[in-house]
Amino acid sequence: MSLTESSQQQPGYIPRNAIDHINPFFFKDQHHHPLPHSYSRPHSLSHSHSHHTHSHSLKQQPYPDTLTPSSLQTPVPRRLSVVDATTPAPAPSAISSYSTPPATPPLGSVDPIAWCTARARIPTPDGSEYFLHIYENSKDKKEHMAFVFGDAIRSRSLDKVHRNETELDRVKRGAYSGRLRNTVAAEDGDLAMDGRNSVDDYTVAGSSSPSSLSSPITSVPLARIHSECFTGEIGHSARCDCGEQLDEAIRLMKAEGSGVVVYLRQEGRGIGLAEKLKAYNLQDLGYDTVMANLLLNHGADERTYEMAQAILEDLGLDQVRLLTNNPDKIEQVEKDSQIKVVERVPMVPKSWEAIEQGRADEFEVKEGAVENKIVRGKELDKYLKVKVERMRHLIPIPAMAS
Ligand SMILES: Nc1nc2c(ncn2[C@@H]2O[C@H](COP(=O)(O)OP(=O)(O)OP(=O)(O)O)[C@@H](O)[C@H]2O)c(=O)[nH]1
Repeated sequence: MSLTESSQQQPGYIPRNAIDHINPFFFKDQHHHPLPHSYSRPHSLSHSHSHHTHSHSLKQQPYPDTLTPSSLQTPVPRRLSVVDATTPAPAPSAISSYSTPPATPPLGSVDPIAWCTARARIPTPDGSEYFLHIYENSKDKKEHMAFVFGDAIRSRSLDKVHRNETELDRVKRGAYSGRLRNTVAAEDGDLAMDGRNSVDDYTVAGSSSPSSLSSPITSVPLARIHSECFTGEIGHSARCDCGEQLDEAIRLMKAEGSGVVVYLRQEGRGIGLAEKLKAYNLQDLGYDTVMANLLLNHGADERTYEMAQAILEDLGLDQVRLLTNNPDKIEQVEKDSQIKVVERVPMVPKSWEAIEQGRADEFEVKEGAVENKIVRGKELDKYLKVKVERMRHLIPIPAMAS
């Protein structure tokens, strides 16, 4: 049985990008919905799975009053960023190798590639360290990232030697293995920037065989594909456990001495921070996370994972142990790719884990408080329950939280 099969038939499950199933303003088939008989739905209002017709048709057609529950606001038109059927699909990229940084990124490529532009060591307070990798890509202008733990996992595109670059150029990009030594002359403050004083301490990618810089990957590494959440990671929000999850993934990878967090800039399940804040206002009115997205004319989850595929491929990982509760993420990462999720490693919310283990009373984080990114509270419980009940997330709901 696949890792995701067990959750397919869950009652109340909402498919990703679902709009038809819940949103009272979109009807796939009028015979199955309570449309008033007097209202003959114009073709332009009918919903198609392709999402192609919304942006224009909705602007032109006012909603009949009978379709608008008095408690809801008039929905805004679907964002124009949604692909329009009249726009020709971009031609496939001519670039065949992801390890060749193109001079001008072919934005909009259907099969995106990603290449690492810089990497640097990030020491952490407990004395461990990881290498942060910054990626550019052929699909968007966002800086997606990878936190890489251990020396065995290397970026092929980073290690590739660029034409006319010097050893120092490669050191600046982070295309070395080992550790850089401080070569600044202490007495006069001059930078010894030619690298000659420090060749004993690192090896620069200088051959056409960058894999020679890394030790072989001996076991299937942990991977976390994490979507940006400003509020949960930076803003101390107790509405979600995103910060806690990021910390836990990093903790586990430090403990194993190996792993990758692919950090995707798809805030708010892909709808962006401003739209997520609007969704929070709707949640404060009582709508759940899925319904709030739908009422803003977004999909329940607008994230995509081709960028994660491209980054994992660049890092030479075709097998991972994925830290997730989300079966959709597993399906999307494996889809049309060589990448295989050989194991799903659950991410049990700390507060729910404490309840399950009978430690809830010892769990000293105050209601709604965040401490070391451990979150607890009614708002979090509600958010997590919706993920389980409507988005197929594979975590048991503890009795106390139900
Ligand atoms: N639209 C919306 N996005 C949210 C909300 N809460 C968190 N997010 C975003 O959801 C993303 C994290 O997704 P989650 O559903 O928590 O987790 P997941 O990545 O699908 O699944 P796991 O791998 O199990 O963590 C981040 O981009 C957050 O910004 C919310 O209430 N509304």
